Amino acid sequence: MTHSTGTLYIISAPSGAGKSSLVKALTDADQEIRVSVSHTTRAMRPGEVNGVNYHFVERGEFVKMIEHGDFLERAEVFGNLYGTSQSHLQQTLDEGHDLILEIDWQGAEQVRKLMPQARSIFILPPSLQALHQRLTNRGQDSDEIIAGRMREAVSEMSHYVDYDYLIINDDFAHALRDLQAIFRANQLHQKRQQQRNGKLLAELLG
Ligand SMILES: Nc1ncnc2c1ncn2[C@@H]1O[C@H](COP(=O)(O)OP(=O)(O)OP(=O)(O)O)[C@@H](O)[C@H]1O
Ligand SMILES: Nc1nc2c(ncn2[C@@H]2O[C@H](COP(=O)(O)O)[C@@H](O)[C@H]2O)c(=O)[nH]1
Repeated sequence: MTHSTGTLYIISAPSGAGKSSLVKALTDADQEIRVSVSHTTRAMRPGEVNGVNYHFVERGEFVKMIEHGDFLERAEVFGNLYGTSQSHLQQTLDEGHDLILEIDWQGAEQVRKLMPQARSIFILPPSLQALHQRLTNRGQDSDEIIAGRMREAVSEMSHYVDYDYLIINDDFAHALRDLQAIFRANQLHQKRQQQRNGKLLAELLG
């Protein structure tokens, strides 16, 4: 029997488009799918938990981690540093789990170069107005921070063309079904490959 490794997924979206909500709903329904917990220097929001939403670190600690080569990718987004630590990443994939990186387009470019087999998904809001409404309704950022994120949204969205899949998150249930379909199709493809490899091996061994 040949061993099947999991698939690495990159998911990006402008802030507030709903990627964390969609990823949470996806992983609540399929607990075999794992989500990488990033490091960040941004301040914790009310309700966030260190080690669950992010590893919250001081800038000095983040810089030391860069110097030690701890990050697979990293970027400065909205004036804060964010990065994906290498530790556990390969082990999670080798254990056969699909793994999601919720990262911005700059990080996505770095990961594509290092791991071209990664699949990438971009999530768009139905409109800029809806995006603004979602950031406001979330009630976790000041008006100034929301204005900054809206200023970056159009430039972030222009990168959707570099991704393998595009999902419009208008109706949440519909967008979740689209996301689940991408994962399901890839899991079936992986299983088929594994069966083919197993059959080939059996033929070679007589
Ligand atoms: N389809 C939808 N319709 C209406 N509201 C939505 C929809 N999807 C998500 N939301 C809401 O929009 C807000 C932003 O969603 P979420 O925090 O998941 O965005 P995000 O893309 O992860 O943002 P960030 O990058 O800032 O973390 C949340 O309050 C969420 O409940
Ligand atoms: N390149 C990376 N980008 C990341 C990472 N973790 C999160 N992000 C992106 O930052 C913004 C803002 O996130 P927020 O939680 O402060 O709202 C968002 O676009 C995320 O995708 C990371 O490890 N690397």
